[in-house]
Amino acid sequence: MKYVLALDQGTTSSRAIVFDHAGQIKSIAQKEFRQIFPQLGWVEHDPNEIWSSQIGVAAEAITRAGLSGRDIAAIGITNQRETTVVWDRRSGQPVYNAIVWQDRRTAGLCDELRAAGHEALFQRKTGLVLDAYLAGTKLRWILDNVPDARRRAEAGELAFGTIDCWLLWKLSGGALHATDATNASRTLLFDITQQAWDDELLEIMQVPRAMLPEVRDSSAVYGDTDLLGGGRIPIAGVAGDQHAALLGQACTQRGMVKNTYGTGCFMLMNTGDTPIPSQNRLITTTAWRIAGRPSYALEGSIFIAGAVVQWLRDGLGIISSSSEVESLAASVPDNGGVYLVPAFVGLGAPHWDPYARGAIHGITRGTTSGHLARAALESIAYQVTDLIGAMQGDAGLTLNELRVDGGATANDTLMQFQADLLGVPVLRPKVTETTALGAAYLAGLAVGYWSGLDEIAAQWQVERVFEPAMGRDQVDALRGGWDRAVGRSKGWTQP
Ligand SMILES: Nc1ncnc2c1ncn2[C@@H]1O[C@H](COP(=O)(O)OP(=O)(O)O)[C@@H](O)[C@H]1O
Ligand SMILES: O=P(O)(O)OC[C@H](O)CO
Repeated sequence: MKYVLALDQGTTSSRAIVFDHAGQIKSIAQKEFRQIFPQLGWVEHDPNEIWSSQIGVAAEAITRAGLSGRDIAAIGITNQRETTVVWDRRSGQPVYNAIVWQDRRTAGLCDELRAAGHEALFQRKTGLVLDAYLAGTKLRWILDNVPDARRRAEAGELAFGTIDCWLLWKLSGGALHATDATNASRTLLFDITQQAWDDELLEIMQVPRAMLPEVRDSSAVYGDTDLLGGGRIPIAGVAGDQHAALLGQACTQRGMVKNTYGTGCFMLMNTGDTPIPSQNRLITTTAWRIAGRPSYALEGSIFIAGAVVQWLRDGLGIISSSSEVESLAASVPDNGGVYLVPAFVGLGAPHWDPYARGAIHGITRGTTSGHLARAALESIAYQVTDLIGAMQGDAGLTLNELRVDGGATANDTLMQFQADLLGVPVLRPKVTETTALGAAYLAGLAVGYWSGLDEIAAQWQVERVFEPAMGRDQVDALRGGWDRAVGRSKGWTQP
């Protein structure tokens, strides 16, 4: 019997998961790596550390499963998106650290591009908003700030890639400089309708074409690797983590929605074979591309979700592990009028305010750490709820249920509150490692390990359904408080 190996390169850790033919987990290995904060608002990773942790856990997962490379039918790669690496093609060494999706250093450049009247063009072609979150301005920053980088890029000496592309390069020993359509869709340089790099956008962003990777389908044999023993293993699937999770949640039909609660929260709706431009400041993106045919999604991106719980743990020290937040929040009957807006790195969709900062409102003499814990948890659910109306409006579809995954979905209180706010059932699946599963599916489809999307969709199973129970008046009152709190957090640090 053969298995599929998924490499899930996330913001805080590299993971590798071996899946069997039923889509069940055979083994997992995981390693955290350093978060580098050189200045306020800057976030970097060391690309070599990303690589060494990722290849290390890949080997470990295979060993833990009691397998060898010979038992692996294919490898799928999924990754934190937008995080940008530039490296020297000859030495294979990065010219600068990876600039992470959370990094805000290019907010001013985005303002300039907007002031020059480019926003509508970028939105029409790429489906994106002009925000520091996306890869394009991070790449431009490296070209403008690393000595000699622009000249070397123009001479074809440097390569650009998102993390999938960097891992493909390393796994193939420098033979592959390629990315998939979902990752290309996060760069501000890729026309999602034409499915091609766009010269007009490249010129505005001042990025030389010579440094860009080839863009391929998300499910395709890219090449192979001999670094995991047992001969050459095909690398057959690549997708950004949220796109992979959409597939891992079996949201294969138009109108199906998943939300991943990790460091941030990312809600994606499958909109079928047409890109739907957002009227409500959401992102339009390629969901995946299979057999040359793109499927599209609408996305709401929230920058801080589970990370607010980490802040309670590491910043405030009022809990000692993430899971403790649930009992601390349960020590009070309600939020006591306290609202925490976790705009630690600005606000993403639908506000897109890089100058917003975190705030806690409504504190009284009676406020306890329990209220703070509750307000922190609730803030995750409010942010998600803010996206739903926008998404339904854009797609002209009504949400019937929400499929959820990610580390914070372990929290039953949060999931119940989410169902209460949304007024629809929240469905937690049996396999919550949907990101890795989606990458495995893409790879397995390409090598004939699975027959098609129908076989994949049939594997999805629900573990628990959270039914909405709160009255609409109470929901409206809570959301009113949240709206006021968000309003006061916006524009806090003016450029
Ligand atoms: N019981 C819990 N309640 C709330 N948040 C949690 C809980 N357990 C973990 N988390 C949060 O989930 C996040 C980790 O989820 P994960 O999906 O692994 O994230 P990522 O892929 O972004 O690294 C952390 O931010 C952590 O604080
Ligand atoms: O690594 P995660 O799970 O925090 O996901 C990060 C997203 O891909 C950023 O867009």
